[in-house]
Amino acid sequence: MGNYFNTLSLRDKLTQLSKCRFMDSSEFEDGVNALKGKKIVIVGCGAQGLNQGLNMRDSGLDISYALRAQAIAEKRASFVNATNNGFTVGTYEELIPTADLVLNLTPDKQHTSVVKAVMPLMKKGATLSYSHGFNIVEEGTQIREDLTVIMVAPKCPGTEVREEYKRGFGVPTLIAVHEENDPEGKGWAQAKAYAAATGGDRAGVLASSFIAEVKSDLMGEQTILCGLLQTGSILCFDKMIEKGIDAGYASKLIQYGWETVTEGLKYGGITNMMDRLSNPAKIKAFELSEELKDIMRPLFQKHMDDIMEGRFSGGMMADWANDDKDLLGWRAATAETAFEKTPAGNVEISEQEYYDNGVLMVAMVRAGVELAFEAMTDSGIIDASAYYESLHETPLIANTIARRKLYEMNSVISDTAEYGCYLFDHACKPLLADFMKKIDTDVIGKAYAKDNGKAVDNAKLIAVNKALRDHPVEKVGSFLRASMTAMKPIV
Ligand SMILES: NC(=O)C1=CN([C@@H]2O[C@H](COP(=O)(O)OP(=O)(O)OC[C@H]3O[C@@H](n4cnc5c(N)ncnc54)[C@H](OP(=O)(O)O)[C@@H]3O)[C@@H](O)[C@H]2O)C=CC1
Ligand SMILES: CC(=O)[C@](C)(O)C(=O)O
Ligand SMILES: [Mg+2]
Ligand SMILES: [Mg+2]
Repeated sequence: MGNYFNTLSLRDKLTQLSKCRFMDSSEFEDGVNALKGKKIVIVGCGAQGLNQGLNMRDSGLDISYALRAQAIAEKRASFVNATNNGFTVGTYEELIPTADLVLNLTPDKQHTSVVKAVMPLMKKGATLSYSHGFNIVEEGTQIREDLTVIMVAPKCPGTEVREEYKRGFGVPTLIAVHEENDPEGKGWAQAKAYAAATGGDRAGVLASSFIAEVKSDLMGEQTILCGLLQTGSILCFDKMIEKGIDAGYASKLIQYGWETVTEGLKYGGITNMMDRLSNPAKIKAFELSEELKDIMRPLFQKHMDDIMEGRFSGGMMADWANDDKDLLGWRAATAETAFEKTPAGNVEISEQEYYDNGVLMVAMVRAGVELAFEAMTDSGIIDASAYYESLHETPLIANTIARRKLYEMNSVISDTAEYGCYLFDHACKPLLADFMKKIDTDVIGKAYAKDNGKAVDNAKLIAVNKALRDHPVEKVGSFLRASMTAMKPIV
């Protein structure tokens, strides 16, 4: 086995990267019927496993969990998750042989060993499903030819897959059928039913490919979604402390600020988020984000290139072989940051104040979303996929930071995402050192001066508004958000 993507011709690489068809809601009129009455066994009851299972059971499907023997014997978290929620739990030998659909929702680093253990137990003609393409694309795992292989990948942390479903909404989802494993031609019908069962069809589903999903997912999670929110949290907090802002206030502004300002993003794109600022502050945020884009563009492009060419996967798999030494060390170091160790203060901050006193955070979000979108689309990923993987998912990740800071984000996202987040953070913080030297509390921690004695330059404001509205992420975003009729407010 080896990196499957790297074995393809450039023509085939581009073909696979560009697989991205926005599916009409009418394609989901059959709902979950293709899986009704089928035995669905989930391997792994963690962030995705538990939350997808809860949604699928609520959608009327037969769900049970096959856990490794020691998870049951030791009553590990996965066993507790499954049994506390009333699911049937068994070993691979007990549950896999009768399964019609097996969902592999274990950590990517375990996929090869899990598939090796589970595949021989799967009955002829069953289906194996993933929620990320890593094992097939980056490791080149070969699946028994009588088995169907599909992917249903929520563009969202596991916890929010459940929260959005409970609100009557869902999360954007990429589905795919592995072209080498669809012997009965049932893959797409099953993938659609699975996506409907998780609520994905209420937010938007793209008919994609394993390759398009994995290359975009790795990019989004390392950069704008987790990496930049981590870097921004730490740099903005440290700057406010350096400048004498109350620590409790600074902590709260960051912890809940991302969620608040990106809620505006979720509803109306970057345009709406920026429109929530005063005109002088909007111009300032635009100028800061233009500078941030120039500084960070090479780093975003490097991450995209490393992902496309397999260098990222190679580096991460080397850490897997080294018992996650880097991942565990970086996780411990993050826990020691001042932001993580300072509780949010018992102070009132209004929804508008998060915008007014967080101009730099708004600038970072705009810069990160646009850079990630640009790097993905410049590398062959289609705009709708890049939108889900950058703009739409940012507020969903921000929701996790609002709960329990970076600890929660890095706990809920996959280990793959967490590894990439730290990789980005370690490179981005020094890159922004000179930029941060010029930063003062007028753009982070205090309200930006509404009118510093000068009138707003109308020509500049018009140019700023045009630049924001003309960005391609806004154009594809307005189309995709038009179908999100069930979207509910979170803040
Ligand atoms: N986290 C997320 O939000 C997202 C994840 N994904 C993808 O979903 C998949 C699952 O990720 P995620 O939910 O984060 O995983 P988690 O780390 O949250 O959960 C892992 C689960 O797998 C079990 N497990 C761990 N090691 C093994 C093993 N060797 N054999 C069998 N079971 C094992 C764990 O059980 P135990 O209690 O025994 O440790 C636990 O139940 C990945 O492919 C990921 O890329 C996709 C989108 C988002
Ligand atoms: C939550 C999600 O979509 C990530 C960041 O890609 C992941 O956790 O792998
Ligand atoms: Mg993802
Ligand atoms: Mg991921």
